[in-house]
Amino acid sequence: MTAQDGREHQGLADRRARSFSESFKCLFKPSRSRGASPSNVTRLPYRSSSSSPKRNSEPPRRSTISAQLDPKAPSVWQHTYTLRRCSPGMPKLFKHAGSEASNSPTRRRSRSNKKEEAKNESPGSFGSTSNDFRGTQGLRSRSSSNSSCDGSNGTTTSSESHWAMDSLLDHSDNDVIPYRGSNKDVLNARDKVPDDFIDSYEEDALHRATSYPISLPPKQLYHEGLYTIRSHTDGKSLKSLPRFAGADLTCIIEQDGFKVYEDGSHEHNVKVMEIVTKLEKSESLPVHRQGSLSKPKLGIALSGLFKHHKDECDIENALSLLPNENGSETNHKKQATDQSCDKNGKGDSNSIPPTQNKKDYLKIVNPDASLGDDELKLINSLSSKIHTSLQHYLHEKNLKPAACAREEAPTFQESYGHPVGTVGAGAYGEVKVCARSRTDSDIPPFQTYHDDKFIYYAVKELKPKTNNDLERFCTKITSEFIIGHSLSHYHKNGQKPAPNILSVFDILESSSSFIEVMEFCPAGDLYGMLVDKSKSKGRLHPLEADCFMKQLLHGVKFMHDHGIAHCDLKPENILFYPHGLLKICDFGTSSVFQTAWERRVHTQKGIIGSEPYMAPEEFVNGEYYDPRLIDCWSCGVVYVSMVLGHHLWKVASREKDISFDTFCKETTRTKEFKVFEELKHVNSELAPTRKIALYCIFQWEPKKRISIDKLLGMQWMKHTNCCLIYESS
Ligand SMILES: Nc1ncnc2c1ncn2[C@@H]1O[C@H](COP(=O)(O)OP(=O)(O)OP(=O)(O)O)[C@@H](O)[C@H]1O
Repeated sequence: MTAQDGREHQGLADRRARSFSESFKCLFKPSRSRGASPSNVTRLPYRSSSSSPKRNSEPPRRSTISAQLDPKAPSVWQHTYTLRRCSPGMPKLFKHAGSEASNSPTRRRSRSNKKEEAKNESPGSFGSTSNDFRGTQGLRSRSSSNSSCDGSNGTTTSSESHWAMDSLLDHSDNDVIPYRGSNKDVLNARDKVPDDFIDSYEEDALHRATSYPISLPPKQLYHEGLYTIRSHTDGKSLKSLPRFAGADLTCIIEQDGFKVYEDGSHEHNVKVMEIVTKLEKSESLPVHRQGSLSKPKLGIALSGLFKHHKDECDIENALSLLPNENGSETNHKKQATDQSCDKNGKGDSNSIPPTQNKKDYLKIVNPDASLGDDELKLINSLSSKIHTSLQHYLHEKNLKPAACAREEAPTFQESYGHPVGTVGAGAYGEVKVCARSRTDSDIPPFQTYHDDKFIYYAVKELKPKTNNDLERFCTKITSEFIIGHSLSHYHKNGQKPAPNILSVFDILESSSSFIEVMEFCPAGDLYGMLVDKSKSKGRLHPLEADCFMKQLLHGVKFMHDHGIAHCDLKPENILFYPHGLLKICDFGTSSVFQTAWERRVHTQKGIIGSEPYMAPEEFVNGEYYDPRLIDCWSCGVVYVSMVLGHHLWKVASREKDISFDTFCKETTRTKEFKVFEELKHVNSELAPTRKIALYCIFQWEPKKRISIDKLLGMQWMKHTNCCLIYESS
């Protein structure tokens, strides 16, 4: 190669590198220039439907904030905040800093070996109050839909700031009177962590079962022959779930279907959605109403963009936007290509980059990254198709893909069946469950929920909200699909997909919307589970919460190992199978912090996620942070919500939330936080190491916070019995 050749080659590589990084910036980190301003922050209340397992009285779910905060722009949030209601009798776990805390016996550390061991795990003490929380003045308070607001400017009254405990699990019964106490009342409110964790079981047996080091039964005991696997859980990833129906083990704890056996193993029994239980009893699928999935509902204003015409092809005739398995393009692609060909036969300029140019691509330095050459091609191809479709819609020239469908491709209906109910609602549409009858050609293992008769799929319908939203919409669905798809189809280097990541199968286009097809989780989400628990005044058993936490951390670790941070971990995005298999979903706001061509981890800035779960550094204007550490913080908030049944604060900003400020002051002054100190665990050996882990997670200075990897290596997680067996643990 001559010097000039070399320079040209280098120049080409540089240009590609720039275009890759721009492409990724655009796709995964919407910049201001692309219209992502704080005013784009949106919130959709949960829309219940008759077929939905959620009841009308269910408290509103947390919306995701996915805008970059512009430090200079006036920060007016359109995000509405529903005031959390506390019943007068609800626990108030804070007490005033400086009162009894410093003399509390709980402060006196025991000198026992176990505690010493736990102490040794501590990475250091908490940061000082001098910790600079700049820039939160940029965040105005939000208007509230059912709260007291001081007029139209959206600022909240002082009573809002008195909500020390932001109860996740509102008691929505009519007779619950919102707590309107003063600051002092709230801060002085003492509440003992209830002792009712420990039920009526034999203490000795429990101690044996939960003391560590615990020896799990040898792996061969998990053989299907010994443990009964229910018909609907014989999916591939569920094979490893231990079931004890056939084993002669005494159950020593039973709480709401969660059972712990004398050898320390346990069994979850998460409530299955009504839609599924009904369907399981029926012999055939309900009579199908054509077009039921695609029909726009009243109240979804699409500004006339997506008019539903009766004669239009509906979603069940939607066509996949993905290339066929053999690499050839889908029918839809052919159709789009036909349309985009000009008279001279020139093709679509945005088509997949030709493979002969592969040598010009940047060198792969991080083969573990989820985003590599293949994904980049898919991103280019998908975003080009989505853009084209949106332009067609904009000018009301519908593609009518079904009308042009070619014979060889299976229809939506053939692949995924038809809708049988609604399971949730997101920012851009509803999530439905589709079911189809099993046929002889369906050979297990399946990557989604199924029973003897049917195979189920979750189908997310995605429609832009307004004409101005198209760019953001395109980014959201492309990143959501690509990230979910690449994580759930991870076969690089012979690795298997992670059991705790929701599989994303397909993205299709109908005449009126885009449709993402995913694995279906029949037991719903953690949010619903916690709401149900709160209604019976219960909460998750700590051993159950620990198992879920371990699965959550393993799922997040998998994402981090492949260059992706979730950035919106919250109970609504954590789904379950009936036997407790946990799946992380919703990659719409996930961040690619490292691609296959990068060795460096990218930091990011701005607010992303859902308020109570966001880490403090996100609220500091202009500050760049490591997205992996915000995931770790969110996992901590999720865990605390599981074991306490409510949030510790509603927003991790000292200026905005007195509860968070109290936490910071208390931990700075006393190096302890009363809630963590008093948190009980059935296993007295695990309690101290869990406490240390919580302190390590809730370090408000990100550089002192523990990583997910290290958290999994702590005694707490190492000795947590999990119903999935991970190779690394
Ligand atoms: N695969 C699935 N199986 C079962 N339920 C699901 C599935 N996917 C989503 N849901 C339900 O639908 C709800 C909304 O889904 P999701 O969070 O993916 O929507 P979204 O548009 O990304 O929401 P947002 O952006 O507001 O967080 C979830 O909280 C969950 O209850």
